[in-house]
Amino acid sequence: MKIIIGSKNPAKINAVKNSFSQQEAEFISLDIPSGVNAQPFSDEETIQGAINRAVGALNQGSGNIGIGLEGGVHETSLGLLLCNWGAIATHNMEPIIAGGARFLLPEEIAARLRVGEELGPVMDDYAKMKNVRKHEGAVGIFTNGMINRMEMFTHVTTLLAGQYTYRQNQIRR
Ligand SMILES: O=P(O)(O)OP(=O)(O)OP(=O)(O)OC[C@H]1O[C@@H](n2cnc3c(O)ncnc32)[C@H](O)[C@@H]1O
Ligand SMILES: [Mg+2]
Repeated sequence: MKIIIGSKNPAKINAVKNSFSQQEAEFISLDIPSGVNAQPFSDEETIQGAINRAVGALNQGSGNIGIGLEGGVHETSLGLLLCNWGAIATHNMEPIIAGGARFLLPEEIAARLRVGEELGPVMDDYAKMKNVRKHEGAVGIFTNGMINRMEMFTHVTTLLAGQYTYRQNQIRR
């Protein structure tokens, strides 16, 4: 099985590898555009970004499965939630989606995103670190290192892998 991951971000690539470790799979990572804003601003936009990357990965990498993972934010009356979504695209099914952890971003971060900054660079600036998005992620910073971005995305990719195998079994019946 050839699994194409629509990102070069190691936090995302390793999440996919964790969740598909049982299967005999070849993993290929390609930088696939999300087709939405660099900083998605709703669940729906974030989901669309994940689906676009999954479909793009499947087609460009000519694999059996394409996987897209996308981080975004979602405005609520309580403040700005960080949200995380993933999608699997295959040749014989509609894309499958799954959502991950959500938590409120501190107001000083949220305010910067609302005026157009991207979370990646804002986190580097806030934490005085480089490439937070490829390592612990915002989730790692704000949980005091208790859960990092790869672990957070592994929950999403396991939800995807589980739904994928369930559907494949149904098709085979
Ligand atoms: O290379 P790609 O796959 O694009 O990976 P990315 O880190 O840019 O991730 P996304 O495009 O999915 O995320 C959209 C934006 O939100 C940022 N972001 C999302 N989650 C983050 C996190 O946990 N820590 C830091 N930045 C995050 C990210 O850097 C982008 O600016
Ligand atoms: Mg990005």
